Amino acid sequence: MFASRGLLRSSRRLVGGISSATRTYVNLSKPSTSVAVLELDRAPVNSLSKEMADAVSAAIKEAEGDDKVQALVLKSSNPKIFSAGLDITEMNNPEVERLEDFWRSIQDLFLTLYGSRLSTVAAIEGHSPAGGCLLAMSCDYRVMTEGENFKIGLNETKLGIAAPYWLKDLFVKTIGNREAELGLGLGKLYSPSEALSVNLIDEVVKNEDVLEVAMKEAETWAKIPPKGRVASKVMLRSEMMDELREKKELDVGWFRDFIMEEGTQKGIDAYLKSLGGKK
Ligand SMILES: CCCC/C=C\CC(=O)SCCNC(=O)CCNC(=O)[C@H](O)C(C)(C)COP(=O)(O)OP(=O)(O)OC[C@H]1O[C@@H](n2cnc3c(N)ncnc32)[C@H](O)[C@@H]1OP(=O)(O)O
Repeated sequence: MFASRGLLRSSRRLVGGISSATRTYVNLSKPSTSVAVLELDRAPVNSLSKEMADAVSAAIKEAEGDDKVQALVLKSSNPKIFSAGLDITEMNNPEVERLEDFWRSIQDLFLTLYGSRLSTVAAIEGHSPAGGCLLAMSCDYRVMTEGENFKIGLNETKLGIAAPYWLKDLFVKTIGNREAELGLGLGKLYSPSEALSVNLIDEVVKNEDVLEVAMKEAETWAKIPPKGRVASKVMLRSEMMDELREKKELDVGWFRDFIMEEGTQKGIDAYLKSLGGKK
């Protein structure tokens, strides 16, 4: 068994170039010469605020800056929650300027992770709804912990919102058009075994094995000569990325208008209250 926490602590170093407040959201370490580990660490649920999204992007870029590193494992500090998706409070009664900047940070995070020269392996520990699923789908390989109560998928419609076109495209690429129609329309959250059966993830493993399996997979990818590997990734992914780069500000406008609508705000408000009200 890979001694995850001890190892991460012993080899932990801070991400440079970003504010000290931001540093606390991620831990970047390098347990082997060619593989870096990026741990999401924003309690309680690793939701993606603007600062969290910026921290994850910065950490990916920092890992890419080390020429020896060829692969990256994306994991969580919380064994039950990989990421609860976007920070809903960013979309609840927001300032317009902050909302737009928040969305740019989410776009940049997607472009950085999906377009990374590194082979990326998601060690999906527990729940991974919506933006959490986006992070996982942006990786090259996905390992999820077992436990039928854990869920992954795009549940946006249940909050009264819609996934942006590029997230829809990523979903279709990953699981195919028909399953995406069902998944998006119903806001379906899949258990690990269901997710495996529709190819949303690649492997289901025991909780205690997830990092070891992800590291092994990352080492396998890291051994592939990078020239051909990266060229293949670019061929498969550049069309989608180029389209988003071109339409970035249009997409920001779509997001802003959608979120600022009164009906959307009512839905988000009610959803947030229902989360807090569970306790
Ligand atoms: C318009 C285009 C956008 C498209 C792209 C993406 C959209 C999104 O990502 S929207 C976010 C969707 N996410 C969810 O629906 C997940 C919501 N959360 C949960 O289902 C549960 O929290 C979860 C199963 C992840 C964990 O359950 P618990 O362990 O039982 O924790 P709690 O539910 O008690 O939550 C603890 C605490 O965190 C707050 N919380 C949870 N999720 C979020 C979130 N995404 N953003 C902000 N805050 C979140 C929750 O309200 C609790 O807060 P307190 O009550 O103040 O403790």
